[in-house]
Amino acid sequence: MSKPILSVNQVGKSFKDKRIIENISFDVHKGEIMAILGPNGAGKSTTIRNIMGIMYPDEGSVIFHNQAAGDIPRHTIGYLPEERGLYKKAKIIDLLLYFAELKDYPLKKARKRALEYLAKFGLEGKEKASIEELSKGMGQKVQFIASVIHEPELLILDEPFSGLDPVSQEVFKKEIKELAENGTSILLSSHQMNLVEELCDRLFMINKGKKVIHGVLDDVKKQYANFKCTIRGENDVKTLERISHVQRIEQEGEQFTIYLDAHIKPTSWLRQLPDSINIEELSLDRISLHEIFIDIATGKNALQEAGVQT
Ligand SMILES: Nc1ncnc2c1ncn2[C@@H]1O[C@H](COP(=O)(O)OP(=O)(O)OP(=O)(O)O)[C@@H](O)[C@H]1O
Repeated sequence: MSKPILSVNQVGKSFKDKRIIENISFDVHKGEIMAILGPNGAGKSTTIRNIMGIMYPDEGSVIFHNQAAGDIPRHTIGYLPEERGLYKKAKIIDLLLYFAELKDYPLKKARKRALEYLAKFGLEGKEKASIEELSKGMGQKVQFIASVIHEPELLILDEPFSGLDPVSQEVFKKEIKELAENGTSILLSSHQMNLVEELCDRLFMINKGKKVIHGVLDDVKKQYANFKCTIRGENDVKTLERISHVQRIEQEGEQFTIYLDAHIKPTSWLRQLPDSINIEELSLDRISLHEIFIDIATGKNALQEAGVQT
């Protein structure tokens, strides 16, 4: 893999006596989408704020190319913060040009890009409208444009999908994908696991300020548990528990979701199901990132139970 654009090395941060993040390390490479995930209060925004130099780590370092955080050239980074806020009375185009100017980006090019982006995001002809005339989702689109107007090398998006309707989420998803394909490195924090799953190349999952999972999306899914089998029918859970290569079972009435051990082939597993099992319906699915996330966030931590190295 190429040399990383961004390296976060063993970063730690406390507020007063409270440890918020601890020993956080990951890289972001050119043109990749790296997701930073975790439940509310896990420390995602704190990690991002340490990268952005909004606050400084107590331990560890943030290196952009070969430069330390204090010297990071801000005009090569785009940032969509979690707290949205644009000056409500300003005209959209003036705001976007102002952001471009802050980043020393040529204004003529910025105007062209701003109009192209507004059209792409369904805001054609709105350039002279003020922010207060826009809906929340439209305002978010303008803020997204503000974060990319200057063609940043690294784009940091903190919860870009929150508050967006499904159509707008798709528009953002497509744009984020295109940016990465054109070489922009993206660090994405989001709770929308389905979107993260479709978008990210690698992920870093954090819980209570510490790393829980880090790696390539497919590897993470393979490591965690490949498949789950859902069986509907009148069964005694004890009978199901006796089947080999069962990591755990969740029951909801007559529906049993059986999580298979990592590395077990689903065809081999199905073949050894006892005849005594009552099956009205059966489905086999790959475990989703959403389920991995919920397990970790609710402290079930089947990763450790399964003895998986993270
Ligand atoms: N300035 C601050 N002073 C004290 N505590 C803080 C400060 N900023 C964040 N925290 C605490 O740090 C922890 C992590 O917060 P952070 O905003 O990084 O979480 P997050 O993973 O981004 O959560 P969310 O998904 O809810 O946005 C929380 O317990 C929060 O209360």
